[in-house]
Amino acid sequence: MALIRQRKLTKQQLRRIDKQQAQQQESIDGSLMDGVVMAHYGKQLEVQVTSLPTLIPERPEVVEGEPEPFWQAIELGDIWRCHVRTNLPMIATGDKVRWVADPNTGFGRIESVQPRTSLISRPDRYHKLKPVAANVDILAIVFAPLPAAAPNLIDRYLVVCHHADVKPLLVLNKADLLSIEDYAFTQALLDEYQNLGYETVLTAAPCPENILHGAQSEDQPKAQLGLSDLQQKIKDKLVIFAGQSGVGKSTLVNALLPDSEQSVNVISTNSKLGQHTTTTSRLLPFNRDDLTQGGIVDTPGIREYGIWHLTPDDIIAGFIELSALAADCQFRDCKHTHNSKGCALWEAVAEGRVLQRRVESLVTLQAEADTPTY
Ligand SMILES: Nc1nc2c(ncn2[C@@H]2O[C@H](COP(=O)(O)OP(=O)(O)OP(=O)(O)O)[C@@H](O)[C@H]2O)c(=O)[nH]1
Ligand SMILES: [Zn+2]
Repeated sequence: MALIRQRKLTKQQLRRIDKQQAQQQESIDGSLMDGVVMAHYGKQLEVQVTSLPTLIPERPEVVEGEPEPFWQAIELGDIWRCHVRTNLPMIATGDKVRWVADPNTGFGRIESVQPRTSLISRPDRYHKLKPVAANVDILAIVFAPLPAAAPNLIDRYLVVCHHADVKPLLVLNKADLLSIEDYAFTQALLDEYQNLGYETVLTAAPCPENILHGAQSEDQPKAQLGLSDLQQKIKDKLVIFAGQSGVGKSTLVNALLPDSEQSVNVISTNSKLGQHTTTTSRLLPFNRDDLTQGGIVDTPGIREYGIWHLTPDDIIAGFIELSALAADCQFRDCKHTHNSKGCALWEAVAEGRVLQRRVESLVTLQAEADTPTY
């Protein structure tokens, strides 16, 4: 067996090591800068520079006759491909990070993640919960007369918002297709949600199918019905659009984004690395030069949102008018179905204090959470 000889370091050696470590730390601290995660490619991320480091690296002199070495200057607003330091928690699009950039390689490294105001997660195909978007302010729940609005789906997204700490905004799109009867029904539905304290907006997006679009010019403002209301409500906010396929999410997103952001699949500004890659999510800013003006997080995966990773208790917490009432149910494990004995929720329905539809919706979603479909 080999003998391991332990050698005691002299005081001087220890001092030297301490000094070296302090210098290394100082050099990392000086290189650190702020950034926002704009896109996620699994192992690599795209980060936009939002502050410059205190120590700006200088471009090396080019030796005459030698080829010019690669050098990527650090400029505000540029987007860099980054790796993540080991042992950091999972990072999502929208995360605010502290990071260092290496101009010699054109790659950055994320060193830490700033505290989040909200986090939207979804299960991946192995049923592990993955963060997809951080610091989102608003989840726009889009629905339409066609495909018909399913209130149960709205309730499902409201639960998701509650748990992600994101404010929901109910957007009824394709308002141009509403007949007079439909309009009354839809307005009543929106009123119900407004009475619960949720914000709502009615929109018609500019597109060829919009029956108001292409009408006489004086009708033109009608063709973009509600779009400015929507714009006002999401001003300076980071927003995610969710809802059934075909309700007009992409059409709305395209109408809301400036021309420069229209093309999804944007290529990294660091064009040497630019290539089309599928992202899990991407932040499309309203103003590329000022991320505080908000933007839209394009997240394909959020659209059909399962909530089976939540427990029945988590789900009732997302039904804000029902959660406190449930404490008065006769049995602690009350399932709140129509025939549950002593159910305080159904008493409240009978007295007209809460909506039957919402209680039924709760029961459906709790049953779904009890029996995950995978
Ligand atoms: N009449 C009318 N049609 C609309 C409106 N908004 C979108 N559409 C049309 O509805 C269809 C679906 O719109 P999309 O924007 O692709 O819907 P989506 O929600 O993004 O659908 P997925 O990408 O499948 O999730 C398209 O043909 C749009 O042109 C609207 O306000 N009124
Ligand atoms: Zn009950």
